[in-house]
Amino acid sequence: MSVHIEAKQGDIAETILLPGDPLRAKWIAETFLENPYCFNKIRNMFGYTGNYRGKRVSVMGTGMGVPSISIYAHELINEYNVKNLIRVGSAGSYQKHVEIRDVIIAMAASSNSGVNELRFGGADYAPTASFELFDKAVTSARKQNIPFKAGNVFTSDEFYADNFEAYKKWSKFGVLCVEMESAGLYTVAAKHNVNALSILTISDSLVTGERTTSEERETSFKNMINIALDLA
Ligand SMILES: O=P(O)(O)O[C@H]1O[C@H](CO)[C@@H](O)[C@H]1O
Ligand SMILES: O=c1cc[nH]c(=O)[nH]1
Repeated sequence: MSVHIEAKQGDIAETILLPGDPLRAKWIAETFLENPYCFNKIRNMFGYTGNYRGKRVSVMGTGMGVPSISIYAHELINEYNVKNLIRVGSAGSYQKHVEIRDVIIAMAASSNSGVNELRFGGADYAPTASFELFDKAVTSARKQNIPFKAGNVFTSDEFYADNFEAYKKWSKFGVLCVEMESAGLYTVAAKHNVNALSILTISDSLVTGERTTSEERETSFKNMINIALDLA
């Protein structure tokens, strides 16, 4: 048991999928895993372990934002020996060619995170995906004929930005979309020498204003899950 996770030693697999939404974790466990066992209910941050095609895999919510995912990633790595942390999140498009329901594999995560500014004393750190997981995800997506885009994403501390137009600067520099956790996850994983990757689905577009519903974000982004589970 750690401060925020009540699982026993051995309850959590080496590979874990990490949606922000704990109800997406429940849906993933109930939809994709055989014999899912719930190992965490603290704060309703549901976590499950089950089998996928004969391999043991876990899934757990992280909450929203860098501080929240950093707490869970720290405890999963240090208290439960997790080695592969795969975020499966929703994201807002920054580009015209990045459309609703597109799958994005995040090579790197730019950020305005106050956490990394504090950690590195104002200097820049480039949070990057594990090449091993990235390579496997690309291979898996191609094998399953799932179209994807790969590149730089933006991890924001804001969901409701004071300056909406500010996204256009990141868009101009090729950043594909915005979400709120990947830079934190990549940094904590690097600190502890384990693997991390974010696979995202576009839930809305800052360019066109289109958006999916909360229910669609919870229970319909299957392509990214099929890629993520193939990495177990
Ligand atoms: O759908 P999840 O995985 O929560 O990811 C995105 O959705 C939340 C905001 O609605 C933030 O956590 C953001 O990163
Ligand atoms: O952080 C996020 C996630 C989804 N969509 C957004 O616009 N922002």
